[in-house]
Amino acid sequence: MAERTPWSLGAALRGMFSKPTIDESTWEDLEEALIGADFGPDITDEIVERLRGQVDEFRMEDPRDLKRLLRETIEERLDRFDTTLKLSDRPAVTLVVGVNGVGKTTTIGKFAKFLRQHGRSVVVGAADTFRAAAVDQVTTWAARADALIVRPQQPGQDPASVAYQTVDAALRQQIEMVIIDTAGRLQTKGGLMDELGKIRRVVEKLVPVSEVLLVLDATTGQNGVNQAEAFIQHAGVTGLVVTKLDGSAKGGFVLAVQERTGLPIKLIGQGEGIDDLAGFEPHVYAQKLVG
Ligand SMILES: Nc1nc2c(ncn2[C@@H]2O[C@H](COP(=O)(O)OP(=O)(O)OP(=O)(O)O)[C@@H](O)[C@H]2O)c(=O)[nH]1
Repeated sequence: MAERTPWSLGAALRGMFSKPTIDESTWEDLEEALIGADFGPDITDEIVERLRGQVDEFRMEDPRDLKRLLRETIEERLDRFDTTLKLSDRPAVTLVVGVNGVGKTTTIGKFAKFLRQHGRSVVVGAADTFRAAAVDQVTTWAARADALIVRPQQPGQDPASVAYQTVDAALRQQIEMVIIDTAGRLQTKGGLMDELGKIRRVVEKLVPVSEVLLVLDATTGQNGVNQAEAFIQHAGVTGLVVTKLDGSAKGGFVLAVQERTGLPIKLIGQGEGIDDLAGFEPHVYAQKLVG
């Protein structure tokens, strides 16, 4: 897995753990590694301060003990959020939202496959009717995932009506999971949020919406969160999907984004392939991050 985890702190921490004992430079190295990994200044300060306190209190000298403490601290902070997907409704409707290019369509394909592999029937609604190419892309991904697709009946059809038809098809055919693609354009924030609000209202005439997943690109790190602020404030987001971790050295982004938004990470994307999606497990993540 090493080649799949460029976000691991392994390389950044190597110097620090090669020294026989903890000294002042250890703290500088740790701070630099955490900032470099996009934990952000506040979390970095808090972690360094806490670990310093523990090292003093327990008179630790071995950097390997510090590594263990670092892993435990990160895991404990990641664990404060409930990262499980809530998909017990039938059908369980998931709206996928986010700005352009973050990996929404790819995530929908991977998520559909993930659910299919767990034996669930899946229908995808191509409600990003703004771009014809978007409908074709999501259709291709649905086919790869062995999921059904509901496409607009004419170009530019109201996204809410596509969403409605998708949920209606799921009810009639007893399909367990509905995943709805939405447009990511941000030119008119008000318009976008109105559109998402309408999709939700229309779907909820039939069944509740189980999850609203906001997709964020790890390579843009915390800057990307600013772009997504409108979704966080207005779209009723229930969880985050962090994509492109495979191309990112910003493993700390995952903790920073959970704490900054107050929203749990529910899935992580680590590649362009259909199987490159995983549920988010704090213990596993902290282990891979710190080593
Ligand atoms: N390396 C890597 N690339 C990814 C991942 N997820 C998506 N991508 C790539 O990111 C690019 C954009 O992905 P899309 O799924 O089209 O993004 P989108 O948000 O649907 O984009 P729009 O439809 O334009 O809004 C594509 O080249 C994907 O292959 C990932 O986890 N890792």
